[in-house]
Amino acid sequence: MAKTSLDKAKIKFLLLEGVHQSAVDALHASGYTNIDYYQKALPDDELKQKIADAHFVGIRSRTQLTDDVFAEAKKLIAVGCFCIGTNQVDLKAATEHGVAVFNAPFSNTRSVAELVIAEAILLLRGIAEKNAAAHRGEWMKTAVGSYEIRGKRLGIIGYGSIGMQLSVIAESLGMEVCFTDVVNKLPLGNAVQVSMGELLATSDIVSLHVPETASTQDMIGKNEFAQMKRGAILINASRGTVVDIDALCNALSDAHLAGAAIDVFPEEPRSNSDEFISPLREFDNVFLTPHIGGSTAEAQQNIGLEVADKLVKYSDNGTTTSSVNFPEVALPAHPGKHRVLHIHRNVPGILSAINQIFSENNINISGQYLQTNDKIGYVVMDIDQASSELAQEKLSQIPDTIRCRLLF
Ligand SMILES: NC(=O)C1=CN([C@@H]2O[C@H](COP(=O)(O)OP(=O)(O)OC[C@H]3O[C@@H](n4cnc5c(N)ncnc54)[C@H](O)[C@@H]3O)[C@@H](O)[C@H]2O)C=CC1
Ligand SMILES: O=C(O)CCC(=O)C(=O)O
Repeated sequence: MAKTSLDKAKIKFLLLEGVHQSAVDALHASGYTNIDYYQKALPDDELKQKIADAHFVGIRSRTQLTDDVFAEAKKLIAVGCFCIGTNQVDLKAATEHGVAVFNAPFSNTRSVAELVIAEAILLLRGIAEKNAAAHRGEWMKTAVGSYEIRGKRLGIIGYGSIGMQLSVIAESLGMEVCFTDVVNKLPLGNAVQVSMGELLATSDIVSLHVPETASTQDMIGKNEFAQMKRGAILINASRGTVVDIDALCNALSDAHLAGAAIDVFPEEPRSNSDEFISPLREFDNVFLTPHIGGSTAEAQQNIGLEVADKLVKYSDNGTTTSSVNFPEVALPAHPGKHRVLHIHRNVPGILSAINQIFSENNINISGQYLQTNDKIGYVVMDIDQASSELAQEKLSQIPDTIRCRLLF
């Protein structure tokens, strides 16, 4: 089993938001037993207190890791987002604190796409309203406003992993697919890339699959609803900030939209015991789901394994493959050697300062790996045990060093 400079039993993992048991099992199997596990997101003050002595933290979409939180997390080495989105993490602050961030970019893609298809079929049949009415004792047997999905046009905004998966399933059901994206994408099957205006004006169902960024904030508002076909449907399983909820309420009140399915909200309850508050609660023709697009047994189990594996690899040997904020380095094992990991601001002269220290102190390097991004540099060196602590001490003193870690 790979060794770290700190006894593995002392390396603390703080796992929040009920990440899947598969993650806990994978950490145990790799020798990490110091796991503080919570089913929910913690309030800010408790989060700051618990994260203060954590080396790794595992979260899902609810926990906000802000600059303030990173400032308290003095020992934090890496964050595992057990989900796709990383908008809940201040990535700039994480990088400045030398904290690597990992996620699971594909493990819940299929689950989201399946939910969207199910909602599209049910909304085209008016099932949300009919179901709500039946629960109140009303009988809404009618074919008015009920349609098959076959032959309908689906407009996908954001043709990434989820959008593309959705595109394939939709076509297999006989839908016509168009999409829009900021990047030119290879259309799968018979899908066509169109402008946002064309997509809104021609689609029977519009489904959002963009990340939360400045460019997607309120991207669907009053003007966009006005461009949508009367009787169209909106599905949002991306992020709550992408849709202007007041404008959506107006479009539903005016019956401009026939229905909607919303999985994500600008404000989401922190735990299952908190009340869900939204003006959308009054609409029977809107499916409201508690951010469960990716919440299936299959997805959660795979995410647990995938992210735990990335954290273990980073802890055990420094590998940063598929980190969202660190330069990516896939490192071999380092039997018989100690490994120094140096994270620094990406300014000129650091590598020569490192090499000068090795040369002045007569330290032989048996392996050296370097990767940079626009913010930071990551240099990894395998050296003899006899000189490793001296090397760590000297390297830590180089100006613009963010963090210097030693692995046995
Ligand atoms: N409801 C849920 O439980 C889940 C929600 N999500 C959300 O879905 C989002 C999308 O996931 P993936 O498809 O895996 O991401 P992705 O990164 O593979 O795809 C996103 C696509 O959106 C495009 N895009 C970005 N900004 C855009 C803009 N302004 N206009 C048009 N296109 C734009 C990108 O170019 C990319 O093709 C995630 O960022 C996450 O927020 C993801 C998983 C589960
Ligand atoms: O499962 C979760 O908590 C969040 C899912 C999600 O939104 C994501 O993967 O980006």
